[in-house]
Amino acid sequence: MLAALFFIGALLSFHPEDESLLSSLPWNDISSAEARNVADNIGNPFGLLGARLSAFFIRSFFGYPAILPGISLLFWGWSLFRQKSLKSALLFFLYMLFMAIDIAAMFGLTSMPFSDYLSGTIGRMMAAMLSTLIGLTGAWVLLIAVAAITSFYMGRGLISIFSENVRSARDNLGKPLGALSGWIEKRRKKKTEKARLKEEKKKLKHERNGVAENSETAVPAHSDSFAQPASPPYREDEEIFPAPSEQTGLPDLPQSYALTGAHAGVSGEPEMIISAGVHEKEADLDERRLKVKTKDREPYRFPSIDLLEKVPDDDNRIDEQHLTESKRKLLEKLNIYKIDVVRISTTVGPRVTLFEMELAPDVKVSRVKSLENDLAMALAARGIRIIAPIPGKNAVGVEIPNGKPKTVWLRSVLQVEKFKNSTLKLPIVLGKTIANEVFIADLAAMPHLLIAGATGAGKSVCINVIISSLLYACSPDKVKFVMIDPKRVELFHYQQLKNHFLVRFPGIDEQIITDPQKAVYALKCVVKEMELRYECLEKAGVRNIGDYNQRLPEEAIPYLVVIIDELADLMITAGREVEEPIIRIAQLARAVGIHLIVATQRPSVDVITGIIKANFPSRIAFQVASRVDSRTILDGSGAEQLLGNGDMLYQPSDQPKTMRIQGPYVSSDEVEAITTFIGAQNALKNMFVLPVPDLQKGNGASMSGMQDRDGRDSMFEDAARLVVMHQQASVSLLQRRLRLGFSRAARVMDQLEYSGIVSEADGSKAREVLVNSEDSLELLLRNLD
Ligand SMILES: Nc1ncnc2c1ncn2[C@@H]1O[C@H](COP(=O)(O)OP(=O)(O)OP(=O)(O)O)[C@@H](O)[C@H]1O
Repeated sequence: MLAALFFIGALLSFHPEDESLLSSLPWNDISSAEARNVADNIGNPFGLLGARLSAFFIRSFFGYPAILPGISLLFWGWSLFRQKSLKSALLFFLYMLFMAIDIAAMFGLTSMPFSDYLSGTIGRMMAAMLSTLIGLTGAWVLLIAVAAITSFYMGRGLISIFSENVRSARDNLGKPLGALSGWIEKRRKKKTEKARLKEEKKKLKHERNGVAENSETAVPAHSDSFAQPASPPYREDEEIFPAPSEQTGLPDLPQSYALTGAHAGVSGEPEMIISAGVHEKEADLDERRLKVKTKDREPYRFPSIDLLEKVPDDDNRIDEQHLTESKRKLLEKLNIYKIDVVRISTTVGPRVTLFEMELAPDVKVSRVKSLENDLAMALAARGIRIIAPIPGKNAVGVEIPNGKPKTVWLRSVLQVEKFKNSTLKLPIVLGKTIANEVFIADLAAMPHLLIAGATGAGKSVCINVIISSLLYACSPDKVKFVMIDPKRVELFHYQQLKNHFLVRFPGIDEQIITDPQKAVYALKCVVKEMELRYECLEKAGVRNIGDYNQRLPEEAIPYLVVIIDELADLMITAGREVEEPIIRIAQLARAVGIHLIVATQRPSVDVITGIIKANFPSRIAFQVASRVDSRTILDGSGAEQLLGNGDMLYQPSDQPKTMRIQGPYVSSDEVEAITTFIGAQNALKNMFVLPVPDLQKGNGASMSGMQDRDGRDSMFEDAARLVVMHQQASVSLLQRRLRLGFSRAARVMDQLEYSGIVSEADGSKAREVLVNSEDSLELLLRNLD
């Protein structure tokens, strides 16, 4: 930038008299007495270099228009300084260069007094050539056409780049002013709220007096109180944007507005307050420090947000007619069942609208809940969900699908201040809530996530979004991935992360595991890694990975995110063998920074077993076929009412109720763009290799997952304990309890026989268990080793 400023300054300070002084001085002479003498006498304040540069560019190049590429160099410097993509700077440079040549040639065609300085040698040469070739008029037409076409094609891109830059600069400048006006606005809101409450109190007092006077006359539940909202349908700390009239097609109103009279339907109905939801402040993610040095001193560049597709300008208008219609049908149906509603407020989310209804005091909440199916029929809509009551509110919620669903794009949820400034350890964007608020969770706090839903409901897209969020937020020093993809097609894009983010397994070439037996081995490697990490923390005298990394930053341990995209496939082929390490990791790995994300399309109890569920307190349910499936995932119904395409219920580990969130959409092309970008960078020198698991230990699996070192089956010890515990040695018991196939169970039984734990097979008679206590068995097993 400084060089560009020098260049522009030098050109602007061009003095024609300097040329005669410089002509006698050789180029390389900068230290002789003559050079000093010339430097003292030249008019250009930028010294000998400035004078030479200006003379050269103005005389021999394009004259003063040479300043234009200089200006673009300034922009180039700015982009480098802000670590932004240099693509736009290059485009701008080319544009300015074209324009400089074009303008210089135009000046060359004129015979103004200063046209020599304005066109330079190149400009004049071009002008002479063109006027000879196509005549003066032709030359003008051609040059103007070239300028117009270049400006049209390059200008469009540039305008959007500049407006983005201007916006970000304005945002930066506007922050202090915004904070001040926010404070003033808050105070104003508080004042109006106080006045309103006072007014309401007065009214209530007045009403009570009235009731006391006419004690025989019953007051209908929906009398006067319909007219005024009791409290604004937003929390004080939420920022709500006023829907501008051109967007919503409604008059300019504050954060929320009421629909009554004609719009509300029959007069006397409760008024409806429409809340426009939370407005997330946008932020340019590329303004962060995008380039970092990894621990092994390799430069690493975070993916630019420009790799994600631009968010199309959606029609943001609220479909007021659809809302009014839904409200009318809702009230009609409730009226039939004699359920009086005092007040309704609505929040329009990306896929569904939440109608919050305050019921008359004598209405039982459970009555509304039982009407779910009737309401779905009355509104002729799928995906109606009743939340009775809304946690922390004196209201019942009914979620009704919007007439026109909106896609939430990944780019739109990443380029918000909340994500850019996030201090979470492993921030993952789950989507937008009903109030249009971007929801970001911390995987490190979850600490494991179970994702389940019917096929095609959006699980894989959700996993892609989670991985993308982590790639935008964390460097390869901070997080590593273990990817297990029995379906083989879901995670293959991430192969490109092999030199940066994917761990290596000892003895296995693949870094994305697709074979179930190898998956068991990989999970056992993770268990071993977990044990080693615990030892490490113990030695350092700290309780968790966060403290460890803070105390010993040069030895920082990366977080390990283990992703399994399809658990059912693994459970069917490897059964308990796979369940066991998953449970061990889920139970213990939180403190050492190992987190599991497990997805399944079979939400049945043989896949999501009780013990798996108990160890995955954070769960996401996508659309499922039945209420039973929903209960298997969430311990409650609701997921069967979801709409698919990323519509999810999120059960946080620290809250009793689920949240409805619309997941963002990221296409395979976008994922590929991110992974290719990362994959094209220099590979890290030190790859993260997981340790070899303890194969000879009881449950250890070898790489084939079947046999340990002594040729015994990896389930041998489990089988021994089982038969001794039950004092019953039958192949079917092993099959049932250890989920083994018949031939494998029979082979294990033979091995038990050779080890003297069970007797020989004797025709149809059952084998005898020869070890009668668990203690003796443990002794025997130790001796076998
Ligand atoms: N958040 C979303 N927004 C919009 N459309 C989505 C979203 N998520 C998924 N979809 C649509 O649903 C389709 C299926 O999604 P996805 O592949 O994630 O399903 P799945 O649950 O993983 O299915 P399977 O279990 O068969 O792999 C996507 O191709 C996309 O068209």
